[in-house]
Amino acid sequence: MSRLAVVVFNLGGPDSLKSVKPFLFNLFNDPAIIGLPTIPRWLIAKVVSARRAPIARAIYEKIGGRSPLVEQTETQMTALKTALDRRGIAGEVGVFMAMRYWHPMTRAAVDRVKAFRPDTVILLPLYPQYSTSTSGSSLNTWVRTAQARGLSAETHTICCYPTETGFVAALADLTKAGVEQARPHGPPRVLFSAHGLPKANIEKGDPYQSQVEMTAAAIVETMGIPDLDWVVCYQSRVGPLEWIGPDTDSEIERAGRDGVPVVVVPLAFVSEHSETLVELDLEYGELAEERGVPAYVRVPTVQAHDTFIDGLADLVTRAMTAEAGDGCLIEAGPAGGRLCSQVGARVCGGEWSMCPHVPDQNSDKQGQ
Ligand SMILES: C=CC1=C(C)c2cc3[nH]c(cc4nc(cc5[nH]c(cc1n2)c(C)c5CCC(=O)O)C(CCC(=O)O)=C4C)c(C)c3C=C
Ligand SMILES: [Fe+2]
Ligand SMILES: [Fe+2]
Repeated sequence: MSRLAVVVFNLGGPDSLKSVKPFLFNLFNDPAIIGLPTIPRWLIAKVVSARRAPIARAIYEKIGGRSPLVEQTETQMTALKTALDRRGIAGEVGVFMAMRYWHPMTRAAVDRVKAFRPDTVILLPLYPQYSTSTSGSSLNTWVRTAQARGLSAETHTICCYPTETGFVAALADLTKAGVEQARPHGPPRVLFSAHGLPKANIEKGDPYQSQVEMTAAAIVETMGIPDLDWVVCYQSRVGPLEWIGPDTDSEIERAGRDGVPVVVVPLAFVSEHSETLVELDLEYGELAEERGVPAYVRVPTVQAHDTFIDGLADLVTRAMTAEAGDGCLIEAGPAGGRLCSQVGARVCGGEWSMCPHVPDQNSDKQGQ
């Protein structure tokens, strides 16, 4: 009987206030976050994590002293397992989680998957849009750790799914409800808010920003609301580098000046955590009130929304039948999806190469 292991990846988050500093150290010590040689990176990570820890602890204190990301991911895993079982995949299916910066981390996940004795492994980042700093880092770490610990099953990788039909339908559904809630306060402006990235990463060819824009355009198209006012913006700037924009906070200020209600849609996160529960709900909620925004509606993340989970199950079944030699990197779209190798990403000699820039077909559709 064949055995399929699906591994889902996310960032991870501190499970107590004590683990905030080591979590931040792991994050800043990642070469995908700070691209310096080992020793200077280690030193900078020590300094920056110590400096950031009190700020981050204050953030996590507001949500019970820990990140809810692991529990949220467990709920998604259970739903995905049910969806895959419903599809009648022959053999045993196991769903595993690998977090990048806090437990359960990659090494423990590799050992669990190895003990499961899979014939096939599907790697599924819970980041719809590919960035070297998120999916790239997780997948590289997986490939290296699996090699080091002797996990050698056939592996297929899903790089990203910025316009996957089920994912887009879930967000369109949630956003429509948000727009209806805001409408009595005036014609709403939808702020599609994604986690930001330093500009330098995009200049090196990271496709994240163009994939975020593709997601936003696909949601708007699916909603089909004529003359909808919308914009893509970026939250969570940290450090001294220049980050991509516009910033979510400046968009909230603009909405205040224009006197329009806002509907804030997190489209690069699929679960709730500090970035949504604190930054969006508390910090930006307060800013909106201060700036006289007539209504502030925050749309929930997709979590275990039926169509999202179904979309993930579709990706997994497609990845199972894709050719292993391709690296099987899937970029799924409403048109049926294509192998990501067509947009250039592949696994080269066990090392994950950067996805080159995806042609930005949708930027001219961005509304204001
Ligand atoms: C699409 C998702 C994400 C991208 C891209 C990303 C890039 C990125 N992040 C930092 C620095 C921090 N991120 C922090 C928290 C955090 N980041 C993401 C996702 C993306 N990051 C999530 C889901 C979370 C929340 C984790 C949780 O609460 O469980 C933090 C810690 C919190 C804080 O101090 O504000 C930092 C720091 C950089 C530098 C970066 C790109 C280079
Ligand atoms: Fe982050
Ligand atoms: Fe943040």
